[in-house]
Amino acid sequence: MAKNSANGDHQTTTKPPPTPSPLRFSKFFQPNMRILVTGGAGFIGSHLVDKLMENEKNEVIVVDNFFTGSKDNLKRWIGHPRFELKRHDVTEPLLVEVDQIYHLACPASPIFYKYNPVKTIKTNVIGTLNMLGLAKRVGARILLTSTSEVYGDPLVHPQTEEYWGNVNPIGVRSCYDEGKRVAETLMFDYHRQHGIEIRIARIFNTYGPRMNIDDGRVVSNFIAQALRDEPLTVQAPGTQTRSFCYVSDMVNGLIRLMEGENTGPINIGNPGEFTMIELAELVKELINPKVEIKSVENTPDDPRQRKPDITKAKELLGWEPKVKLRDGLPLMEEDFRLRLGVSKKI
Ligand SMILES: NC(=O)c1ccc[n+]([C@@H]2O[C@H](COP(=O)([O-])OP(=O)(O)OC[C@H]3O[C@@H](n4cnc5c(N)ncnc54)[C@H](O)[C@@H]3O)[C@@H](O)[C@H]2O)c1
Ligand SMILES: O=c1ccn([C@@H]2O[C@H](COP(=O)(O)OP(=O)(O)O[C@H]3OC[C@@H](O)[C@H](O)[C@H]3O)[C@@H](O)[C@H]2O)c(=O)[nH]1
Repeated sequence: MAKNSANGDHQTTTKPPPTPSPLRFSKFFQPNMRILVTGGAGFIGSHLVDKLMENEKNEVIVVDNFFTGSKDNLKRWIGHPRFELKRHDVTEPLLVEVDQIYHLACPASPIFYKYNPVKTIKTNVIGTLNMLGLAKRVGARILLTSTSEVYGDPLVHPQTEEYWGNVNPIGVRSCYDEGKRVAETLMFDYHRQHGIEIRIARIFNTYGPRMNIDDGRVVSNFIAQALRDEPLTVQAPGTQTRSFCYVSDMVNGLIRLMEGENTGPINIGNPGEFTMIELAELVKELINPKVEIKSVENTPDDPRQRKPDITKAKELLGWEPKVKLRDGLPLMEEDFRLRLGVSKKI
């Protein structure tokens, strides 16, 4: 029985998990682990697929509607005997036989999740309901990639998993912030009511190669601007903080959570906290010392501070991030240079 994080024992379940298909108990035919990754054509998802495919006992199925993801992120696996890519929108039911579900399908960039807020909340609510229904039918363990946005504009800093958050229920970010909170609620309700094996990761800002170049997130924006000799656009006040986790650390954390015995929620992120001005200055120093930095307007409900308390990840998962921002940014710069066709000035 999965142990829950220390949010009180009201989260435990007395129900045994649903039994998986009899095939799993066959003595002779040891099938591979069949893993579904929803949103696997995206930034984090495609790196997760890379890592899962390293294990020859894994078969990976990716479903994605390509709203923000791209087949290009998975081109190395298309045609591989242990890999399958299916165009599917998780707001529609999905019939596949799997043993684990990594449920990542949801646009992550604020520009994209605010583009069609109704679709975003449908993806988070109906999409998660569909994936939980699938997990119940086939007896799969399911991991939800939730977010630090469930803490909203936090009044507790750094954020621990016990903090209930400070979220606007009717703002322009609510489709995502509240959508993810409902997704977490559904995960725990299925766990308590049906015994589903759940895992919840609260992901903090993650960066690295394969981020969409113009997806509007701060790290991708600053690097693309520095490479294009455009001013770095620091959104006011510029003193707001974020903590940035490199994608390989994130993927290792997600797999440890899935393979471990703890339901979560568990913060997965890098506690290294920076203001947006400090981030701009670091990008300027590392990538283009001549680039300007300018202040621009921000959007409503932008959280003023964010930093994960990762005590649980360390103690329960034996995980902590390894890649510092100063070391991760050049790896992302290299990827952006290749994709933008901008060579390094010698
Ligand atoms: N990157 C971050 O900093 C961050 C932080 C917190 C949480 N997360 C979460 O991690 C997950 C992955 O984020 P990412 O940064 O890789 O974003 P991303 O936008 O690159 O990936 C999301 C993927 O989901 C797909 N998708 C979106 N809606 C879908 C739908 N209805 N049906 C099927 N596929 C759909 C997209 O096409 C894309 O491939 C998301 O759930 C996001 O909320 C990311
Ligand atoms: O060009 C920019 C873009 C953004 N910013 C600022 O940088 C900060 C981070 O903004 P981003 O859009 O990168 O990301 P956010 O922190 O808002 O959301 C991010 O973390 C939470 C996740 O769930 C989201 O999926 C992820 O995108 C904000 O304060 C924003 O105002 C800039 O200063 N300049």
